[in-house]
Amino acid sequence: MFLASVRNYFSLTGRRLIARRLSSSRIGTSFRLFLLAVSCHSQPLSGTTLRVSANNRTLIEAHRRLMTDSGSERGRRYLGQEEAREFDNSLFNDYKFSIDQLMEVAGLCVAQAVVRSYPASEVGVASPRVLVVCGPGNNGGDGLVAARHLLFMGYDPEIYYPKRTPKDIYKILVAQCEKLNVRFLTELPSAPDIDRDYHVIVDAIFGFSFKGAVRSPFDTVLATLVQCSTPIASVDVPSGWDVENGDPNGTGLKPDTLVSLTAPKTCSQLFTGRHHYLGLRMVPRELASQYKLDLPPYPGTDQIVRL
Ligand SMILES: NC(=O)C1=CN([C@@H]2O[C@H](COP(=O)(O)OP(=O)(O)OC[C@H]3O[C@@H](n4cnc5c(N)ncnc54)[C@H](OP(=O)(O)O)[C@@H]3O)[C@@H](O)[C@H]2O)[C@H](O)CC1
Ligand SMILES: [K+]
Repeated sequence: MFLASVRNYFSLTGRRLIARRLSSSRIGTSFRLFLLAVSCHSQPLSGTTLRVSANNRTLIEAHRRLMTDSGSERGRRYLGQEEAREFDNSLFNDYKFSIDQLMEVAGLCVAQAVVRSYPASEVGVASPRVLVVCGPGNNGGDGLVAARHLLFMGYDPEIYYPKRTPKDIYKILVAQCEKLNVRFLTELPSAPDIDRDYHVIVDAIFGFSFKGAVRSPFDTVLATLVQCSTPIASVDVPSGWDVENGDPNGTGLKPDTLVSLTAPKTCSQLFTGRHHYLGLRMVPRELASQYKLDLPPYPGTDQIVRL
């Protein structure tokens, strides 16, 4: 009876409206997942997924299947972990972009998104203070570039980069920041100190290559950051989230802003923060159609577009 009325409701109003209503409603995540799953399937999901009383795991599994089956919500296509890697490789190998080029634009997009989400006029200070937390891979590299651009945009970035990968590309980005007097912290401040001293946190810890349980030293880093009330802007993937299944255990970061790069990753469908942008618009048209990406147009010369 209940399910029949839910399905009738969906057929009457359409998915787009439902998705908008779901994202703005105050219902719990699991119920939202359930409604989303039912709304996107014309055929009933099998077994227990149709029971409102089903537990979170079942709902998340239903949602995962849904996304694997259709790969899309609202007509946009999302990249899973393996696809994101292949896509990346294609940009390097087929289109001959270098990592420096892509990372420079990625970091610029992140800086622009931070300034757009947290303008100095709203923060209430001339130079908002930004804590940029960098991981050991390219997501961390995006963070180093973003810190540099934020400085030139009038913000006051500081960097915490606890595990430095000894590759030239990262060494050069660090040297540039040091030369520009961007401070590198030797320790991550406590959550109350972060909340007191910073206006925004940039989460550049893990991107689309994150896998498994979080290892040291990032387990303690994430444990501190989840306690902060300072808004978090995540680069590409919220750290601690599985690239496809999101944050089923609720231990990952809960960003206020997400900057998806090239194309949104599957988990971004579960993002519930206020600002979602797409950046890195240098995706060749042929590659986009090869991956059946239905990417939104970027306004004018902007590097980011709000999703
Ligand atoms: N084309 C693009 O879209 C571009 C995206 N960019 C950015 O690059 C990242 C992906 O970068 P990648 O270097 O492949 O990977 P990550 O930065 O996500 O992470 C790799 C490191 O993370 C460590 N890792 C992985 N899982 C764990 C874990 N469970 N616990 C602790 N550490 C983990 C991993 O460590 P290993 O010990 O396994 O080596 C790696 O060191 C993408 O998301 C974008 O942000 C490019 O900037 C531009 C092109
Ligand atoms: K991240």
